[in-house]
Amino acid sequence: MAGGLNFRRGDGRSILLVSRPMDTRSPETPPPPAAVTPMMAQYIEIKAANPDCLLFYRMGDFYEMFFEDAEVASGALGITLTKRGKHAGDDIPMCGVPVHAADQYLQKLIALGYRVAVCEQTEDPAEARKRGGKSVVRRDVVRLVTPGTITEDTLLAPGRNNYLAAVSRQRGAGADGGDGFGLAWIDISTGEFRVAASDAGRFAADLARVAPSEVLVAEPVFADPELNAFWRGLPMAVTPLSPAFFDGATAESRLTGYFAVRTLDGFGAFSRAELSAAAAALAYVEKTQIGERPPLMPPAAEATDGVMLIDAATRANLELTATLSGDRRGSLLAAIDRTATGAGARLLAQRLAGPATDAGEIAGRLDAVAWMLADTGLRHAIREDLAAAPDIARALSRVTLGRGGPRDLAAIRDGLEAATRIAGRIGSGDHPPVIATAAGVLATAPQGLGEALAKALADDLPHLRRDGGFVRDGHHDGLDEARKLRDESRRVIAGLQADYAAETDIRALKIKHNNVLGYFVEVNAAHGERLMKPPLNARFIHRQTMANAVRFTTTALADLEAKIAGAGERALAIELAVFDELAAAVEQATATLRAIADALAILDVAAASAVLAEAEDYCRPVVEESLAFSIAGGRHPVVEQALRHESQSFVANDCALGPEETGDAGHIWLVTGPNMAGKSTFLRQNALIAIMAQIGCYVPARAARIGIVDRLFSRVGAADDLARGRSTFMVEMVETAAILNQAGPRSLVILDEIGRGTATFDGLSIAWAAIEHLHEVNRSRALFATHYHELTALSERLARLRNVTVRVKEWQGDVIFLHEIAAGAADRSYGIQVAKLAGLPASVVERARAVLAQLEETDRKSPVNTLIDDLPLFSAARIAGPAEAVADPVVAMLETIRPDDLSPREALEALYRLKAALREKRGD
Ligand SMILES: Nc1ncnc2c1ncn2[C@@H]1O[C@H](COP(=O)(O)OP(=O)(O)OP(=O)(O)O)[C@@H](O)[C@H]1O
Repeated sequence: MAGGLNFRRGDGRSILLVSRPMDTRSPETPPPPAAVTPMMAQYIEIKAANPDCLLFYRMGDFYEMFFEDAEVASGALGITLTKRGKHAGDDIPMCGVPVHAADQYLQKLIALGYRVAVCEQTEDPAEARKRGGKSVVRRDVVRLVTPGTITEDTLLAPGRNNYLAAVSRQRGAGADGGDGFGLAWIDISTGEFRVAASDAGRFAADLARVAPSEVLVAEPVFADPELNAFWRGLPMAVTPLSPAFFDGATAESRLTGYFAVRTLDGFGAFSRAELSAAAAALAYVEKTQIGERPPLMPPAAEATDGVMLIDAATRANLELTATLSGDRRGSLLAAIDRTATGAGARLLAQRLAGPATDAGEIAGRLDAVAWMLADTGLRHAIREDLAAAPDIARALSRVTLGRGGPRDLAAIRDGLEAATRIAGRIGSGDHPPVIATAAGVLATAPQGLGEALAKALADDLPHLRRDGGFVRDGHHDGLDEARKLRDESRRVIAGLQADYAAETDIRALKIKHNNVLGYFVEVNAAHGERLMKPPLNARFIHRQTMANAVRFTTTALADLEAKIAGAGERALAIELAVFDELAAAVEQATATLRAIADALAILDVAAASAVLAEAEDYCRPVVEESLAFSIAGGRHPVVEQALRHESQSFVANDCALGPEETGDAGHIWLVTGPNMAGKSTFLRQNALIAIMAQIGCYVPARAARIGIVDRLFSRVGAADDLARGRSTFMVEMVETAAILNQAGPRSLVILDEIGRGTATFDGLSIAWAAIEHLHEVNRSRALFATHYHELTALSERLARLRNVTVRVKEWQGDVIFLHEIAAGAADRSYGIQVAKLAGLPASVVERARAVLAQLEETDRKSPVNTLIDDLPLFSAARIAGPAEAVADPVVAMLETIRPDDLSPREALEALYRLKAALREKRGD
């Protein structure tokens, strides 16, 4: 569309790319032709200033959209496209949404990746009329709504943070001379603001951890050929911005200005890349909120080594927060989330996204869970209080942004009440530090504010301030008086109706009200005639004749009307003043309220983990600085729950990957076993147990001892990435390469069926070499599942490689799965039995059996296993590094050859040249 939006829908997701900086005016927008109406001229001008947004243009009770915006929005929202007037000889397409239902349409547009500029009338239409007949009501964009900057409850998921992230790049500022990256992320609905330094190797994983709804990046970084495909492949809105947003020279002053401090030193030390990202994020918030300043916390620098690094592929494959199909249901988060509040759910999700790597911190969290487990009655009581405590952080944010309603104030009132109750329940005593600290914070709940809110707010509250009626009777004398007058006048009107009915002898006479006429007397058409004639016309003044009714007013009614309107207006004005007073008091207490919200979330997560541990029979893991990894009776948290629904039980299994007593390198378990036996489940459950342990949660096992895992790598499942032009096998190899290049002894590596995406021998060879590399170079704790039974022979050569298999029983030609892991190697895959179970036609199963028998016969004559004896042992020194590869003249020549560009003759010549180079290299 002309506005510079670019929509791409891949894998059912939409991605928004804004191709123009936000604050430049569209150079192509034509000046409004002379024939254009003043309103259209105003529209065109405002639209030109916001070319990359859909413009919601306020007209009375509707937000209207015109031109391409109308076409895009009507398609996206499924609303009727109409037309209004003409522009340059053509009909102007138009569509609109009612203001009262705008949130729901906004939600849909934002979810689809659009940005919306909300343009309001900024003066009363009466004011405009005073300026002359042709004057248009003044309008202005009051807010840009983008995926990363929403605050409305209806647009936000309670248990999920809504982050806006900015990524900055500093050329050559990274370790070993590479580029340095800075990451900043803000949730304006809760006030969180964090920054982290990153580098080229890990910023994709860091971004995946934050999982923002919108990513800001400088245009040149977006356009960089090396990164462009990455940005375009991200499953969230990516907004390229003018480099000015990231300007390093003004970054610091922007931050100090926002937080009204002289220097940032008090917030910590930031790298230039971090500062630039933080300033860009902040500038964008200011830009979109147009003058309103959300109450952000000062930026907190996160130590990048403070969290377990999990790349995007591993996150997706292990289905940590969503399944591969994008659902929360079926994910680890859904299986373990028992929190009672939205803030608790958000904290749990944050911890799951970045499990801790500090054994002390993890032990602290586990102590809190143990404390919650110890006293069931107290835990239940605390959880009941928590359930009654609404989302303080989000309510606070809306109140401060001027978007709060009476229910937001009530949320703070109820949150404070819950905080005081919980602090009282916990009391002082010998509590673990996490509990004691949280209780200490809750005890600081400002009593005065809580009481003021409780005293002022009514029991039933409207959603919007302007609806009034939210201040409790008896709170404000002036208000009570105005309300009394208003209500009394209403009673007088009811009396008046009875009088008029008696006087005219018309029993059906009614006094009604609408916004156009105000109060009026209504009678049916036949009676109307009478009222318009003497003597009654002296009292009843005709106003309107309808099809079936005639409407009148009277002097008494008009007087009462004025009184009621005056009283109503006065009452509302007083209520709004009370609201502002309370909002100011809330704003004053921002820091305390936020600390209370955090403390409630911490307690919620601890209590929820205890509930989970008790219900699911989990154990407290030991998490320590060593390289240990021993799990007794481990289970898969998600599969176990799913099986239970089908009344089946999960078979627990042990896993031990830690080094020998004195060693410093982990073990690799090579898991073989039939299809469907449970290999993948076993691999994943061990990774999930490590993650759960490091978020400070009890784990599905009888016992678990885990040495801190700093990076978790996995290569499981096969998902095409056709959007980025990669085949299944290519994706598999890219992910495997990342693991072999980066994993170390602190890492945990999960590899499932490496090499299965290609021909048998290619796959087997790659898997073989990968295991050797893992064993000799990476030295990580690792699990490797495979159907290549030939690989089990490697255990004879690799000291820390163990063969384990998932046991099955064969019974009358069928296979029975025991799901038990035992030492040893599987002798076969039972693939044909599984295929039979899956319902492959009997003839195909029979034929497969015959082919298999033939293949096995051939293999018996020259088994691949003999290979192990013929191959020299893998040695790390033998891996050709890139430098070595380039130094080889034959390789160098090969690299310059493009087979597709060669004629047959040129190809032959190239071959001769290569042979000659080889001879020369060998010195023949
Ligand atoms: N320990 C277990 N206890 C009970 N059921 C299990 C267990 N492990 C796996 N299962 C069941 O077996 C099914 C298959 O498991 P999984 O996908 O892990 O097998 P696999 O060996 O990786 O299969 P394939 O080689 O075909 O990929 C699971 O969906 C689950 O229902």
